[in-house]
Amino acid sequence: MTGIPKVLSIAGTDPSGGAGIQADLKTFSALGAYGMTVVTALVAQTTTGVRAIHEVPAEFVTQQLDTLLTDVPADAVKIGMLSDARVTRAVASALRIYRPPYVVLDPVMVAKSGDRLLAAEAVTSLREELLPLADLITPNLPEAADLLGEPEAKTLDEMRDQARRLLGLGVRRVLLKGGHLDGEECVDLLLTGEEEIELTAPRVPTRNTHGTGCTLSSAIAALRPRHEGWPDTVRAAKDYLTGALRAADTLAVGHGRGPVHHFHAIW
Ligand SMILES: Nc1ncnc2c1ncn2[C@@H]1O[C@H](COP(=O)(O)OP(=O)(O)O)[C@@H](O)[C@H]1O
Ligand SMILES: Cc1ncc(COP(=O)(O)OP(=O)(O)O)c(N)n1
Repeated sequence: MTGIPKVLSIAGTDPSGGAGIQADLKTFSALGAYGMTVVTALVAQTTTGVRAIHEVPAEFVTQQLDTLLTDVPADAVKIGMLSDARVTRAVASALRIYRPPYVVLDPVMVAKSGDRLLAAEAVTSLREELLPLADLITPNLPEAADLLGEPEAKTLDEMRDQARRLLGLGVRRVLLKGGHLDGEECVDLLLTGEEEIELTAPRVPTRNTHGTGCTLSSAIAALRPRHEGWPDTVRAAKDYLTGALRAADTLAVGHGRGPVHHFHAIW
């Protein structure tokens, strides 16, 4: 495509600015995309965890999507927190109508603080209705385990097996994130159906990892319209995230796990 990509985040909020829609917008801007948002849930959360969730009614999610997409078509869409099954179905229905060129689905279920962001009974709708509409899904290890109904992978070999089984659910491409494993490197696996690619980055020694998953999936959505293919896009997005993690300790936000920093080169 030519011009500046218009990229939509469909997700929940984070008042502390580290995760959710706020992280997505920062990522879009840092990567030169024009950011747009549809809010699925208002979340009272910060670096120490989630206090409360105020769900947006599914009908109003549909209204936001219709209002936006009939005026401004999205060049790419990132989907994050969906909260419940009705919102999941509303988003699936809009994707069928508006057919954006690239759909990146981060199947957000539980925050690092341990708080649920998707109702347990909504996992089936996510799996059956939304997964087949995504061009790429980006689960972390607990999310992959939940989607498959299996225990969490503990090794790279187990990750590879689970990534293959996720493709078997009818997903086009899987990026299985390995940040939850131990080790000096953070290894993610990209399976496209044709290729299996290991993406490796040095583990950044920081406890400020709030919003890593949101940042990676929104970087992929921001970069995909201007990159050649998925492997190149995902590599560039992971490089961006690693840079943002390296800069995280220059911030001092909150008393818990602080956010990554979407720094700009010029101040
Ligand atoms: N300390 C770290 N240093 C470098 N990369 C990391 C670090 N922690 C996580 N990552 C990377 O961040 C991305 C998201 O991480 P992960 O923790 O697996 O998912 P989530 O944030 O959704 O729980 C992955 O690409 C992972 O490899
Ligand atoms: C509104 C909202 N969406 C997603 C998350 C999860 O974010 P993630 O990038 O996986 O990082 P943690 O918050 O788990 O550190 C969230 N917290 N809030």
